[in-house]
Amino acid sequence: MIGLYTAAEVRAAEELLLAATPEGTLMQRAATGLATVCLGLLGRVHGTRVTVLAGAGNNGGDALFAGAHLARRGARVTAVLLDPERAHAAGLAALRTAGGWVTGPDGPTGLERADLVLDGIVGIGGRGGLRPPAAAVVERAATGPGLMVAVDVPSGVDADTGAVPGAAFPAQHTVTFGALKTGLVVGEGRGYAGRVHLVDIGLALPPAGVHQLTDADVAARVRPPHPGDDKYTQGVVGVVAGSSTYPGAAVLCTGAALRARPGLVRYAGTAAAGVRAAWPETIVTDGRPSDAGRVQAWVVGPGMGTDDDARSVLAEVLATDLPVLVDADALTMAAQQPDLVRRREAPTVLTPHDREYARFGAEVGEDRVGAARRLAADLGAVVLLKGDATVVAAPDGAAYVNGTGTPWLATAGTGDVLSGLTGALLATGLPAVEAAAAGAHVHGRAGQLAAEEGPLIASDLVRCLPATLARLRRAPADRLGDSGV
Ligand SMILES: NC(=O)C1=CN([C@@H]2O[C@H](COP(=O)(O)OP(=O)(O)OC[C@H]3O[C@@H](n4cnc5c(N)ncnc54)[C@H](OP(=O)(O)O)[C@@H]3O)[C@@H](O)[C@H]2O)[C@@H](O)CC1
Ligand SMILES: Nc1ncnc2c1ncn2[C@@H]1O[C@H](COP(=O)(O)OP(=O)(O)O)[C@@H](O)[C@H]1O
Ligand SMILES: [K+]
Repeated sequence: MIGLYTAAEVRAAEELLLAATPEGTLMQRAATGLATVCLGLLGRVHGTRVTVLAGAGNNGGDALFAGAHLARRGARVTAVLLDPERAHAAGLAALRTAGGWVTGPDGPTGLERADLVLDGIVGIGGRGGLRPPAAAVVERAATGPGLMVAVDVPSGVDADTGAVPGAAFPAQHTVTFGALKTGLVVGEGRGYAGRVHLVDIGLALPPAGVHQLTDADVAARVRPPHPGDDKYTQGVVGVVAGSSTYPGAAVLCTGAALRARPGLVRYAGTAAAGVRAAWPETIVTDGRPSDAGRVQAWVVGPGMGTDDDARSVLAEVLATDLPVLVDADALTMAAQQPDLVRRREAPTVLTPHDREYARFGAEVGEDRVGAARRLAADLGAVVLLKGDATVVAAPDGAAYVNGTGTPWLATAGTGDVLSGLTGALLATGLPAVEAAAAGAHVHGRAGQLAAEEGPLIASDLVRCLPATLARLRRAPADRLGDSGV
């Protein structure tokens, strides 16, 4: 698992190390790592043009020292100081000694001809939206030809939450120091960070409160059957979804459960005929969940409607002592009766997108991990908050940010696939928060695989699930998520 950290956690770890190392050591490690990544990105260095945007803090210091490294290798480096009086003195001296030029935002910045732009305006010390002079220079950099490389955090992105309250540096690469900051992989920040490179500066970090799963983590949780398994021991999933008028959600959800875990899937609901026709492997009833037979976990909600019958079916499922995944229409109904969820003792997983989340009484806002944690704590349930980087949070605050996926997943029915898939993982006995995080990861990978063949539809995801799981099991242990990390 990859740990994701806040600025305060990084600073605390830095303080310990700063006290134990000669002055400037950490910044030298950071700047050397940064320059090494830049050298790799540039390929040929001699004669290339580099513009360093330097703010007045240590982030600017990192960028100036890295600029000095590049200048010593023959790059033509111009440092643009946003606050010349307060620029990092040692970094500036190093840059000058290495032959770099120095100017202000209104001087000859070289941005219009740069091969590479280093953003050292502000790092984990940033507060609020970028101030106007910084925003203006970022805008000019973005319209120029240079490769955009952010130092530690793209300026204007909140390192903790990924919030972008104003202008921000749209990086193609972010070179971050000591630990991955959560804001680089979640919310709007994810879109500004580009590919993330982690430079080890020797920090001893505490256990992280937020994680990202790797392929290997997920493969370890989604095990193939053992020789002693039978169809019941792999986990039996119950699906309550769809309706006679709208069987599609039921077919997708049931198909995903089947393809994720070929043990046994039971279906209960008024789309029984459609499900039977699409998936003859399913044991189907058009009666109530209690007529379906024993299951180890329920998925309830996609396309089931919100009428009185649906309400009573939801209440019946939530009254069981089994893990339940609540999605779509069932979320709408649960938001009106949250105590149905609160009073459960068995695990519950809620899978809202932003509009469904808002039905529980508050908007998601810019801090997606915080939002998922708040609802999870309020309801005593695992919350899987869907988005381009899906967030999963448990009532105790444990959280995951998903690193896989593709915008091609923004198409009708993919959520139904996610709920069937995740319900199947829940039925295998995985802790609910891990089932949810693993479900989001597999769903994203299936989307990526399906998208290789062009625009995907939700049925393609179902079709791709077996190959996705097979690929995950083959993945090398250190293959990371696709947030570029
Ligand atoms: N500690 C270490 O050993 C190591 C730290 N390292 C590096 O230090 C970085 C943290 O450095 P830091 O603490 O100096 O803060 P930093 O990110 O430079 O920001 C402060 C400056 O930004 C300004 N500013 C703030 N908000 C702004 C806004 N919205 N818009 C515009 N400007 C804004 C603020 O202005 P002020 O409020 O002072 O007027 C001040 O000038 C960290 O990210 C990493 O790169 C590495 O070298 C590893 C070792
Ligand atoms: N821009 C995006 N990038 C990546 N994944 C996305 C994006 N938009 C949506 N998704 C994913 O697609 C799925 C959509 O689910 P949902 O909104 O419930 O759709 P539906 O109700 O049509 O099934 C979620 O898993 C979500 O994380
Ligand atoms: K920066």
